Amino acid sequence: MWTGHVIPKGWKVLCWLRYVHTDPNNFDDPFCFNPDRYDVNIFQVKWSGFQAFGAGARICVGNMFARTHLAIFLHHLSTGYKYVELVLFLRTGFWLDSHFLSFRWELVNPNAEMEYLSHQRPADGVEISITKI
Ligand code: HEM
Repeated sequence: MWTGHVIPKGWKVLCWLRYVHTDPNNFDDPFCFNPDRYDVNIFQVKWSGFQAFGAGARICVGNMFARTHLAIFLHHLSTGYKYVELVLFLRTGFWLDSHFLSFRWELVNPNAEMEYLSHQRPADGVEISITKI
């Protein structure tokens, strides 16, 4: 028995994580694309309301690794982009010449439709355009 529902012996119970992330009990405007909603420093989101990496003893072991990589990626995407130009001089060998360039990016479709299966995301795949500053 769980919250009034009888669960027959032997049945398997699966948690529908997408619903956890669109539950109005967890978020004020759950169908709005707002990644900041998961920032505990801003919205004090309940841990149970964020299950992208699962929870408990079997929580994703790579979750901090993945978050760190995403944070680094987003930092470089939003503040600049470094590329390494490989210059080949046939007679004298290879030179590695690195430059820092700044780019600006913006959403191609800021009002894109949202998809909700299997996860909440803009339907256009978050298409962005990048222009050199
Ligand atoms: C955005 C990236 C990622 C997402 C959304 C994600 C999500 C998940 C989820 C939902 C689970 C199941 C947790 C549960 O059963 O409660 C899981 C398990 C797992 N993840 Fe990830 N993951 C990500 C990246 C990674 C990375 C980068 C690694 C390794 C470097 C990794 C390694 C694992 C492993 C080994 C498990 C199984 C843990 C266990 O069963 O004890 N994941 N992940």
